[in-house]
Amino acid sequence: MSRFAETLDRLMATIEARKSASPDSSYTAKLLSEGVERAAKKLGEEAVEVVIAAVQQDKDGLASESADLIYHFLVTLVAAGVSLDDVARWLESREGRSGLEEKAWRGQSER
Ligand SMILES: N=c1c2ncn([C@@H]3O[C@H](COP(=O)(O)OP(=O)(O)OP(=O)(O)O)[C@@H](O)[C@H]3O)c2ncn1[C@@H]1O[C@H](COP(=O)(O)O)[C@@H](O)[C@H]1O
Repeated sequence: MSRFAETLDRLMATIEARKSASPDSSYTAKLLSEGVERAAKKLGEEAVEVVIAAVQQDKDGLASESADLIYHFLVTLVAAGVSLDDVARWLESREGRSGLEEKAWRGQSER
């Protein structure tokens, strides 16, 4: 497994474990206790910060904001009850299909 995948798995396990932790002892537990809307709002804010870093061609900023984005993405998944396996199934279903085929497939299924 890649370093990135291992880190992601470890972080997801930590976030899952915070579901039963006290909001007074953990930022993650506090976020989770506030529900999916709050987690999703934070995710949106972090996404904007990633966009700004990318547009400014700030490589260090982009890497650091990406880490924040991924953390808040995982918190949002946990708050919503969606697993990384659920996401992986969608990614796997697209493997071997080109981006243009995927776009056409989405166009058809949305009609
Ligand atoms: N990877 C992260 C991580 N990335 C970012 N953040 C937090 O996300 C917040 C970023 O949001 P902002 O910049 O808006 O900061 P803020 O103004 O303090 O946030 P708000 O008050 O608006 O919620 C900061 O408080 C960061 O500390 C993270 N908090 C936790 N983790 C991981 O989660 C683990 C569990 O952390 P606990 O929250 O302590 O349980 C940690 O060991 C880390 O591995």
